[in-house]
Amino acid sequence: MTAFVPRTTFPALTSLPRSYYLGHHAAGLAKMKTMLNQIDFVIECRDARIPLTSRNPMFEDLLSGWASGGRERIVVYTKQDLAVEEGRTPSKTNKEILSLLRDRSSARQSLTGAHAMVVGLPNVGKSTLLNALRAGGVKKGKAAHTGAQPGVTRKIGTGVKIIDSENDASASSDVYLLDTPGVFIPYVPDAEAMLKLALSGSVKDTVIPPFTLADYLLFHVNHQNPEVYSNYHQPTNSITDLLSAMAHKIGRLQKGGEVDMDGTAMWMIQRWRNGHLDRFGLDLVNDETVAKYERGGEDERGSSLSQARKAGKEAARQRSRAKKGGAATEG
Ligand SMILES: Nc1nc2c(ncn2[C@@H]2O[C@H](COP(=O)(O)OP(=O)(O)OP(=O)(O)O)[C@@H](O)[C@H]2O)c(=O)[nH]1
Repeated sequence: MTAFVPRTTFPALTSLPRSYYLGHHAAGLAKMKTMLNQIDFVIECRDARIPLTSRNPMFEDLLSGWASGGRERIVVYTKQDLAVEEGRTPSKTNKEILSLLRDRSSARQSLTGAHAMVVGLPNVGKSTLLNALRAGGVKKGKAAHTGAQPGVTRKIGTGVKIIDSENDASASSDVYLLDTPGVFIPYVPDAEAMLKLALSGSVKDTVIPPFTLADYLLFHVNHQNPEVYSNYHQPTNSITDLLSAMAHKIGRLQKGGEVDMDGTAMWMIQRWRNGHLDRFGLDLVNDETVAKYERGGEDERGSSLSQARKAGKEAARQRSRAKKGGAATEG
């Protein structure tokens, strides 16, 4: 038997959508901008499975020049448990975040307490982090809704207390944390980056065909360990063959016995998202890729900014059309 050889490249998908920038993303970002002067700490969440791709150039723009005079930007990599252990981007633990906030805010001595804001892509885990910091800091239950699809938090709420100086001997200032809606990258120049973002859950699952996403997942799984799907099929580069085998095994068949390809593809994707189909990241992180990413950052920021402006104008046009009697649609 010849040894299995995984595909070395994934086919270029020129017709793939490159954006998922919605009205509430633009509105959320605009509101964050107006609030920044009252904010002392920004906790920027990135996804540990895509530490490079989940960096949003819009936050670079939002925060440029902001972090001075004691203000601090803290980058946190979420979903660590779903990323492969070796090569994982180191991140602060919740305990370390709380301790940093406690120390820095106590040093500031503000009478009204310190104010932090959590930002990041849709579905990256902002509300989950807020709940965890609140549980760790003031031992209180959930304050923010979380969910498996992007867009659960649509508006900036009011701050929740995560450090209470009255009940915390090592804190001399209260700290409040503000949840914000996830903001997508207005324009993703690289089609493969769009696949990574969609696979990680930042894009609604209706935007990119699940079959394409499952194929991209298979491409990665085959580089990690094709044995993880040995219950269904021998190592293969054919997503059609693998999904057919899975569908027969789990009973995802339509009337007449035809395979429900999209349903099975979604099932496979969810298994990976829940950590049941191996745990690994999608970004190759080394000195070279980091340097390349930094070099590309400026271009990406430029195209995202112009795309965001276009989206802003279009949203304004839709609002004015709606006012004149037409119906506005989002998306
Ligand atoms: N395995 C794992 N799942 C997580 C982690 N953090 C968040 N999640 C899950 O990811 C999904 C999204 O989490 P949320 O906290 O709602 O994400 P969000 O960034 O607030 O999402 P938006 O409201 O879209 O902006 C939920 O299903 C969470 O349970 C984590 O560290 N590990």
